[in-house]
Amino acid sequence: MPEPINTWLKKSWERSRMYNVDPAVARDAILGASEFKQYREQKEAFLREIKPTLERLANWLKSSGSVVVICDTAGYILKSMGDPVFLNETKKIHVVEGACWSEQVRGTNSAGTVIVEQKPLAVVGREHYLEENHILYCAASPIFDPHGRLLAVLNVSGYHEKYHPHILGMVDVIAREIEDRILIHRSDKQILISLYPEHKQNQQALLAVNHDGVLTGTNREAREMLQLDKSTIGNVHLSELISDVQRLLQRHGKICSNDIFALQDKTKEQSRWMASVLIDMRPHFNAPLEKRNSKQATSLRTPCTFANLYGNDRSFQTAIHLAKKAAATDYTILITGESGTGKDMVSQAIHQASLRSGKPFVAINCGAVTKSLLESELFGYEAGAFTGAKQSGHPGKFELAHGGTLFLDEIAEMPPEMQVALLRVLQDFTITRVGGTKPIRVDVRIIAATHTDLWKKVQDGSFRADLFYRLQGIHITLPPLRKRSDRLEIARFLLRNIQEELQKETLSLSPAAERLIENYAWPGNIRQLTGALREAAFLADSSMIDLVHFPSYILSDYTPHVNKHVSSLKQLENHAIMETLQKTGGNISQTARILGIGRNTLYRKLKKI
Ligand SMILES: Nc1ncnc2c1ncn2[C@@H]1O[C@H](COP(=O)(O)OP(=O)(O)OP(=O)(O)O)[C@@H](O)[C@H]1O
Repeated sequence: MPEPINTWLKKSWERSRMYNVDPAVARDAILGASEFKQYREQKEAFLREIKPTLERLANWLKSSGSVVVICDTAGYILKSMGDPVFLNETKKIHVVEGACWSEQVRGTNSAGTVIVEQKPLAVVGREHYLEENHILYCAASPIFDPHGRLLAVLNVSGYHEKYHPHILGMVDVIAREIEDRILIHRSDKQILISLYPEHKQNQQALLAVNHDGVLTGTNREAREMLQLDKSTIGNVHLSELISDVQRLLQRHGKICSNDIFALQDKTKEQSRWMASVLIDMRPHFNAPLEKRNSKQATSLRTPCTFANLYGNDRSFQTAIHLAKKAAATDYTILITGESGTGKDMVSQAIHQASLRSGKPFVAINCGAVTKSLLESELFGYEAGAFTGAKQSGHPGKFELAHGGTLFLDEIAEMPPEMQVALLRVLQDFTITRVGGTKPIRVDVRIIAATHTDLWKKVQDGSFRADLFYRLQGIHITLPPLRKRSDRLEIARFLLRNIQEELQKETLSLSPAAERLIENYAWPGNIRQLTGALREAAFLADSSMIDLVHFPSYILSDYTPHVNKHVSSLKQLENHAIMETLQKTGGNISQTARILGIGRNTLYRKLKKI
């Protein structure tokens, strides 16, 4: 066997020996069909996010003797697509979904070794530790989430004689594109900033920042360029990295701004960045802030009232009727509803309509902070309570909300110890700061919200029953968008706001776009609809928004209703068009090519669907 030359390769071979992998006999590690089905279900959301890119890539590889493979961080193949002949021939060496390709199981191979090395690399022919893998080349790149944590490995494989170093470059570029896409999709309510060094425009950092100005996600370039590590994300204000960010964070009034700002790097005196706002998804009622400070956050919020909430659907109106009645009381309120159904907005509207409206509205996401941080965030801390605590101590959200309302979002995520502490506060409305002894009385109305079935959590023992009963003084349930009868009206209402944001003429929806809005499942509810309409409005050249302007991940998930019994020729044609559009991940040129029609004809036909 040849001695590996690269350092990482050498180390990987050493590890393979250490794991007692036998080069001549492969270990058998494949999940059974039902086990794999269950296993993959947990990764479904991620696979949906990357589906359009994977399908597009697989289409290119289809007749090239190569395949694209996605492995998770344990090395299991979650998805393999591409040349069917290659896939069939390599079944015997476990290039199949559910097989484990970790180094512990199969020795040196690109997916397993990327999991350890966390960098793009290719393993070609005899560089593989297992002899049966010598027929292969594998080029793989890590896919990191916006926090810089490994999410999965993207791998392209084929027969080793077909390998060319370009393939690794291509895999790396696609993995980074997937990461950017994930960053954009997961940055709801954030402002997305693009940043590049003054004299080097071929590198583009992307930063997601929340309305407080705190960094919530980055792409790989940003982490490399700004030398950020995982712990900084979620804990650093943009102004700690770059000077004069206020200009950048001020509201631009439209989703994309062409303004480019020259900003100074705070850590390196000589470096200057060129920055621009790529997308501003901050809710329209939140003002950007210079510093992360809940006091300011409270005072600068432009309040959301019941007038901002659109709803003509019976069950939504029932919920709002209850919310208005609840506003007049001081009862604790529990709001449930899927993500994006308006829980945050309703809680603000309740506060505004209550006698507490002149006082602070303070929100905290119980699932977004660690257990130890949640305690000091809620109850505050005294000077010197822990390493890194401020000299002067710090008031918690309860104190900051004194006289007003405290919104506990994602309450189901609250750790058990904190549930006990919260229950205690709800009994006597007295808190003690971390590291302190003095009890402080607080006058706060609590509104809690969750997207999960809290009662189920009580039944499975992960949420305290006594706290559950305390919280649901009044229980408001918001319906999911797919069950609302006013979907089209909401879309038109949202479009009017988007029109203003984009400074466009009156925007309208084509009949096909209207049918999409009516029939698509909208798992992300009003938030997802808003995002999709923004993207569509942005892409539409005229004032008419059509099906093709919607994001491809929605089109590839959408099946327009076809009557299976009385299919007219037209219905069959529509079905074929939508099915092909799904298969190509919403790619118009490819769809037209497959159907054998021109792009313009396809556009024309899509308008009539
Ligand atoms: N009734 C409504 N009328 C107009 N816009 C709405 C309505 N409900 C929600 N929205 C829009 O949907 C977005 C999501 O709403 P909100 O943040 O209140 O949802 P949520 O249920 O709190 O979501 P999550 O559980 O993910 O935090 C808002 O930014 C707002 O633009």
